[in-house]
Amino acid sequence: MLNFDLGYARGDFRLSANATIGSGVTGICGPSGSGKSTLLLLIAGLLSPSSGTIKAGDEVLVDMEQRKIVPAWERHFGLVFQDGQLFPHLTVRSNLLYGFERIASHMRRLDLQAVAELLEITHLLDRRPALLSGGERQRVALGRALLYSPRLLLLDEPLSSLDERLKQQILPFLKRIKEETHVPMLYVTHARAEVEYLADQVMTMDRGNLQPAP
Ligand SMILES: Nc1ncnc2c1ncn2[C@@H]1O[C@H](COP(=O)(O)OP(=O)(O)OP(=O)(O)O)[C@@H](O)[C@H]1O
Repeated sequence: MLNFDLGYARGDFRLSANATIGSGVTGICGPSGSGKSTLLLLIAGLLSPSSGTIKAGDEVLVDMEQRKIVPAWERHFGLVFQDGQLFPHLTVRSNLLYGFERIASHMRRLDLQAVAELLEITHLLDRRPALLSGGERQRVALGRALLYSPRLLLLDEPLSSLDERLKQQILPFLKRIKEETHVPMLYVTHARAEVEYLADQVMTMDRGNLQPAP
């Protein structure tokens, strides 16, 4: 379980977000510029808040009063952005194994074969990203994040670079990840329909304020 109560300021933009993320999928939707990506970067540890706390269960990841900030690589969260950001010089297999090989074996909860089958990318393992379609690339990015066995998967508009047909193809894979791996997910998007399809809990971001969805 993740619990955060954060304040952040940058120029005229102010963010204030307080929530508890349980198991399953938590969706956050809101218009462009409302602060969704900023919140995800704060949780991931790629931005530092001005004030507040983040706790994962009993573990304190951020406590600004104590000047405590656990760095991103020690938080053990998986991240998938809009355009998968695969390593272009590595094959799909090596991309998938990137995080897997960087965690201790006792922390690994999924293996390459299971994830490749789940996402139907087994036939692509020896290809390089340049020879993949957009939808295949996003499935590999999801697989790479899952093989890191994250305690939380942070997804920032993972479908927004895909056309409508591909979105409809990938959404069931996200549902499959939710149902078969039980990795909790925080899913940020401007597309309400995506969170309604996937999420157990929905919140909205409006001009930097996070609120329960109406
Ligand atoms: N690097 C930056 N420097 C200064 N301001 C920024 C920077 N990145 C974002 N902002 C501003 O911070 C605010 C929140 O942006 P953020 O990207 O978090 O919104 P968002 O809801 O994710 O939008 P989008 O859906 O368009 O990605 C916006 O006002 C934006 O203009």
